[in-house]
Amino acid sequence: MSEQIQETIKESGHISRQAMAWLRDLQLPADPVCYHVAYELFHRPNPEMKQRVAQLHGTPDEMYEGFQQIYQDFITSKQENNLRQFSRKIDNLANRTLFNVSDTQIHLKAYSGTLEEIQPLLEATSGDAKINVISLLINETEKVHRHAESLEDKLKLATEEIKALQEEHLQFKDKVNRDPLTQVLNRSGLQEAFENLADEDNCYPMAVLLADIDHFKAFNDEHGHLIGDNVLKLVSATLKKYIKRSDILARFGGEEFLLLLPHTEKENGAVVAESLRKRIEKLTVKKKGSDEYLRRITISIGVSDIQQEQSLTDGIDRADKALYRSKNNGRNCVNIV
Ligand SMILES: Nc1nc2c(ncn2[C@@H]2O[C@H](COP(=O)(O)OP(=O)(O)OP(=O)(O)O)[C@@H](O)[C@H]2O)c(=O)[nH]1
Repeated sequence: MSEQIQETIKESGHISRQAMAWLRDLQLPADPVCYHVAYELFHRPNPEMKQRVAQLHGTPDEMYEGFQQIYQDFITSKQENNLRQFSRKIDNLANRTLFNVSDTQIHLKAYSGTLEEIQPLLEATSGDAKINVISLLINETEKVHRHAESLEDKLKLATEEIKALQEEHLQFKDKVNRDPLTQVLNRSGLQEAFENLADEDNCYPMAVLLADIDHFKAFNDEHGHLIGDNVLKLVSATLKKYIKRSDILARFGGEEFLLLLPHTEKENGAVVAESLRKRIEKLTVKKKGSDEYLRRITISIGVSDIQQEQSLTDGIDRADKALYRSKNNGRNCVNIV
C-alpha cells in the first residue's frame, strides 16, 4: 500500500474518531447524515457551516432536525454545484460542435457558389485563361478539403471529450446513488434501480425484503460506532454475496437494508429471506487483535411484493409492517405480508 494511502487511512481514522466522539457527546446517531456533517467539520471546516452548527441547541431530536437542514444546505448543495458544472461542460461542448459543423456548412455553401460561377467561365474561356480558372477551382477545392479535415479533427476531439464526460457522469451518478460506508445503493440509487427494473415488463411480481439488524443500538453501545460501522459493511457484503446479480440491494436507513428481487413471488422472497437470515446468524466477528468474539449479529426481515402498477413505496410499507411483526415475534425471523 502506498505511503499516501496509509497517510489517508491514518488521517481519516483520526477524523472519524473525533466525529464519532463528538456525535456521541451530542447524543446524536452516527447515521449517514450526521456522520457526513461531523466528518466535514473535523476535516475541512467551512466557517459558515461551523457557525450554523454552533448555533444549534435544544433536545437531541431538535439537534437532529438541525443536522438534516445543514446537510441539505451545505453538502447536498455541493453535489448540486457539481451537477451544474457538469451541465455547463456539456453545453459548451454541444455549442462548440454545432459551431464547427455550421462553419463548415458555410464554407461548403460558398464552394458550391464558386462552382456555379466557374462553370460558365470554363465554357467561355480557352488556353491560359482556362488554366487560370482551373487553378482557381483547385485552390477552392483545397480550401474546402482543409476545412473538412479540420472539422474531422475537431469532431474526433469532441468524441473523446464526450467519452470523458460520459465516464465523469457515471462516476458522478455512482457517488450520488451509493452509500459511502457500505458501497451499496442508497435511497436515490434504489429509486433509480427500481425505475429501470419497472421498464422491463417481466420484472413482476417483485419481492421486497426489508432487513433490519437486531439490537444494533446495544451493539454500538457495547463495542463502539467504528466496530458498528464495520458490522454494517459486513452485513451488506454478506447480503450482496448471497443474492443474484439481477437482485437489488440498498441501504435503506441506518441499520436497515432493502432488497428487490425481480420476477419473484413473495413466498419465494421469504425463502431467500430465510436463507439470508441464516447466513447472517452464522457470521462470527472477532475483536481486532484479540480472541474475543463480538455479540452475535442477527437480522429481522419483512417480506412483501410489488405487482405491476404498484409503487415502490407501497411495497416497502407492507414489508415494513411484516418487519414490525418479525421484531415483535422475538427478532431474528422472517415474516410475510
Ligand atoms: N455505527 C453506526 N451505527 C448506526 C449507523 N446508522 C444508524 N446507526 C445506529 O443504529 C441504531 C439503531 O437503533 P434502534 O433504531 O433503536 O434499533 P435497534 O437497537 O437495532 O433495535 P431493534 O431494531 O428494535 O432490534 C442507533 O443506535 C443508530 O445510532 C451508522 O452508520 N453507523
